Parts: sequence; C-alpha cells; structure tokens
Amino acid sequence: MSIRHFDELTKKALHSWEKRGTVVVLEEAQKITFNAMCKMLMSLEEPNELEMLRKDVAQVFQAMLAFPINLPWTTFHKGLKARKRIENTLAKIINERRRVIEYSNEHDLLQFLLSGEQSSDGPLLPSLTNKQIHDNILTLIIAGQETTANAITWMVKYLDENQDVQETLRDEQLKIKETSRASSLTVDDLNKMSYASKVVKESLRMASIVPWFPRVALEDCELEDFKIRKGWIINIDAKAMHLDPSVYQDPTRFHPPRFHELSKPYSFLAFGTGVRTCLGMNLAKYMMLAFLHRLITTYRWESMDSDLTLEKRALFSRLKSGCPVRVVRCQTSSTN
Ligand code: HEM
Repeated sequence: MSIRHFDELTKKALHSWEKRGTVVVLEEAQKITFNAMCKMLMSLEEPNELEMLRKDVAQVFQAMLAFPINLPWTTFHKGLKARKRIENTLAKIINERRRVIEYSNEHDLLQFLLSGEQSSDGPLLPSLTNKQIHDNILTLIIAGQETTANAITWMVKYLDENQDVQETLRDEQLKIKETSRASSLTVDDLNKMSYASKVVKESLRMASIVPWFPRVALEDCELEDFKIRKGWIINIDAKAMHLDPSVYQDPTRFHPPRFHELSKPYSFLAFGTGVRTCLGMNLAKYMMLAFLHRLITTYRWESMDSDLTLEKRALFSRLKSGCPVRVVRCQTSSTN
C-alpha cells in the first residue's frame, strides 16, 4: 500500500477533528483503515460505495460470533444478507476490471490477481474465479481492518495514560516532521521512527489484539510435563505470555524502552509466529506509525473514557467505549 495514500487519508480525517472537539478513536480508525485497505486491494474510493461496504463488512464481522440461527431477526441472518451484498458489489468491481484489464494500470491486489493469469511468460498464478478473488479480498479486509483499528485505539489510550512517553514521542516526531522534505510521509521517514516503533510494539504487547490463537496437534508430544495427544486443539495464549513477569519485567507498565533490548524468542506474539505469522504485519506497523505521527504532531488529547471495560462479544481485544477523546490542536501544528 502506498504510505502516501494512508497518510493523506489520516490527514484528512484529523483535519475534521478540530471542529468536532470530541471524537471516538475506534470509529475514526475503522474508517481510515477500511478506506486505505479498499484502495490497496481494489482501488475503491467512491465515498458512498465505501460506506455501504464498510457497514456490510461490520455486519459480517458481528455475525461471525453469533449463534448460527438463520431467522430474519437474527444477527447471523443479517450477516448472511450483508455477505451477499458484499459479493454483489465485489463481483461488479471484479467483472469491470476483467473487462478493461489490458488497458488498466492500477497498482492494487485485484490487478495483480487478474493480470497474473495473463502474463506473457506463461501463467504466474492459476486462474482464479470471481469467488476465489472475492474470498481473498474479504479475508484481507477482515483480518486487517479491525485489528489495526483496535491497535491504533489502544495506542492512543496508553499514550494518554503515559504523558512522559507521549512527550518523548512528540519530540522525536516533531524532529522528523521538520526534516522531512515531502508533504506526505515516506518509507524513509517511517524508518527513522525508532522510539515510535517501540511505542507501537509496546501497545501491541499490552493490548494483545489477538489474545490467543488455536492450533491442532499433528502428533502426540510432550511439552514440559504435559502430554498432548494427536488431534487435540491447543490454544496459544499470547496475552498470558505478554503479561508474564518472568518474560517481561513489570509487565503491566507501559514502557516502550523495554524493547531497546532484544526480546526472548517467541515472547512477542502480537502477530503470531512461524509459518502462520501475520501476512499484514509490516503494513499494520506502517499504518500505526503514520497515524501516530500525524496525531502527535497535530493534537494533544485527553481521554473521556468513563467505561474501561472490554467488549465481551468481540473477536479481538477491544474497548467497549471505542475510546472517546477530546482534542486540542498543538500550537505549531498543521495537517497540511
Ligand atoms: C495490528 C494489526 C494486526 C494484528 C494484531 C494481527 C494479528 C495477527 C495474528 C496474531 C495472526 C496469526 C493468527 C494465527 O497464527 O492463527 C494473523 C494472521 C493473519 N493476518 Fe494479521 N494482524 C494485523 C493486521 C493485519 C493486516 C493489515 C492484514 C492484511 C492486510 C492481515 C492479514 C493477516 C492474514 C491474511 C493472516 C493469516 C496468515 C496465515 O494464516 O497464513 N493482518 N494476524
């Protein structure tokens, strides 16, 4: 994904915050990440179409945890209907692109999936049906949007609670802003964000957005004194690992400098590990860094969160309130 595009979306969204005064961070982050991903995947930018699709994806997402009873008033039923509408919208987009594929020079995943079939050196990819392309696109949206939006929200919350970290971060980011030549962030700028990268990592550790993930034992084995039988389902408890005092000293303290030192192997599981490591790991980190840069160089904020509980019916670790904040523009800032 072009960092420039994500940065532009963030700047535009943040620009509107000043007038509103109070915003719910999760809702804002959901919109920005959704729009960025739709652009990256299929160059979709039409605002009404994006908004309709976003609402349908949210409905599908809710239905994933619902009891599977297909009656008109159930969340499950509404999810199935939303999925049908998504299928229709994506089919329209895919068919249209197939029609103009030879002349189109979009740099998105859809173009890659379709033109791979037509390479002059022979097929790079097997021919994919509309359904396979649709499933790939929807999987990436579902895996990438909510996770990243929640990660951004937790990061904003932790920084509000840790003003000393916020000030160190602001110093770093203002320096980068002063020296950056382009009006939009570049990969070079992101690579200079040494302290911010640790803020991102520490937020992911503390929040454990994907708190656990399941595996199936392929053969009988023994782990320490535990005997595990072939076929058992084992949950990897990333959250317990991230908060284990024998792994991380003072684990409930938000302390980014802890990552100056190399972590123990397999101790940081925010993006999983091994062959199933998150496919969007670098993209997610870049989105978080770019958001952080714009937020901290534009605003100071204060959390208005009176409800600190977690959403119970959610796939990912998420604040029920979505983290409402009151923002005040920094005196030297500009989102342009
Ligand atoms: C902060 C944001 C994110 C977090 C915390 C996160 C976390 C994870 C975790 C823990 C896994 C491994 C699950 C397992 O081992 O069973 C995973 C897998 C995956 N993630 Fe992410 N993810 C994030 C962002 C993204 C983004 C932006 C994308 C896509 C653009 C993405 C696409 C995927 C995919 C496709 C997989 C499955 C990989 C496979 O099974 O081979 N993720 N993610």
